[in-house]
Amino acid sequence: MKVLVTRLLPEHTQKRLQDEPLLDLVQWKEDRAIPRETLLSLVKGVDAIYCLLTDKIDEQVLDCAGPQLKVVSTMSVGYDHIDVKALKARNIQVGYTPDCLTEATADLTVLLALSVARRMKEGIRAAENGEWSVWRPTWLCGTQFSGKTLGVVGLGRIGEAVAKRLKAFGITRILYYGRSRKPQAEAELGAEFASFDDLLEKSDYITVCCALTVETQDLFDYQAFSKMKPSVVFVNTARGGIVKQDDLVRALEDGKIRAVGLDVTVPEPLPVDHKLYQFPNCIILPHIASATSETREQMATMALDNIVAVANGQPIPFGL
Ligand SMILES: O=CC(=O)O
Repeated sequence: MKVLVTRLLPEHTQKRLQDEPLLDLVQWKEDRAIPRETLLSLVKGVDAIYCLLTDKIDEQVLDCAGPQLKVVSTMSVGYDHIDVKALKARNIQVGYTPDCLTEATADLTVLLALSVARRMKEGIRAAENGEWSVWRPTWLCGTQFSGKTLGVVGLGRIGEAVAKRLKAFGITRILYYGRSRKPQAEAELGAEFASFDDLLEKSDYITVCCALTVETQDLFDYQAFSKMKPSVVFVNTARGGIVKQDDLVRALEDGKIRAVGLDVTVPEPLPVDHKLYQFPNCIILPHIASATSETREQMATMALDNIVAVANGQPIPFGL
């Protein structure tokens, strides 16, 4: 089976990929995104595409590939870069990597929440820049979790893992908003389903853990930020497109929110001269929520398992 792999994979999976007897491999072997023109040219005649979240898989790619294409497997849990409807219409299977990155992503979400709540960026800068004069009772005071309310937008696997962790830090009330009620999470975590506005108004911490869809695109606009408590800590480790970024800048300028932690932006990478970097109460990370060696290797393996299953004429283990 002819397969296009759009990137060099983590070590063990790369070796396994090269050793797979059933695969006739075409690979962009660099540690940067495959240029669009190269993708459109290399995809011709392949049966399978192994892609990353940096590769847009749309009608044009499918047309270039040809009618023999059977499966697109992405090394990510998010699949907003794939036109799933177009693939399904052509009977092309879609594989992704759920579950394995839940813990790493939840860890980083908590790390961001803690970091911005405790003014980590300002603290590090102050220490490094010689602004640390003497211990002062009110200097660099942040806020803590004890007795506070957490609002989770998208209480899926990752949202739940975030809520569990923050409960251990002292969060006493968990609100959530999403497409559907989660009775199991309600029972296990004591989470309460809320309207979007209620969640915005009542939460001390808000974490965005939902997928980017037509419903969630630009969900957080200036109006949404204006409804939040001015003391709120806002963290997004899902997708940049869920937040209207210019509105977030305005909300920060107008003091509508206390602090922000982002692992995702639009575009990625966010240009170094972007206004968001200038706020002392805004920490930006370069989309690394799942970046532990263990998790990335596991993601790479699962995405390959999907391709190998199709090569063996079996159903894909991690499909949509
Ligand atoms: O953002 C990361 C992923 O979707 O896996």
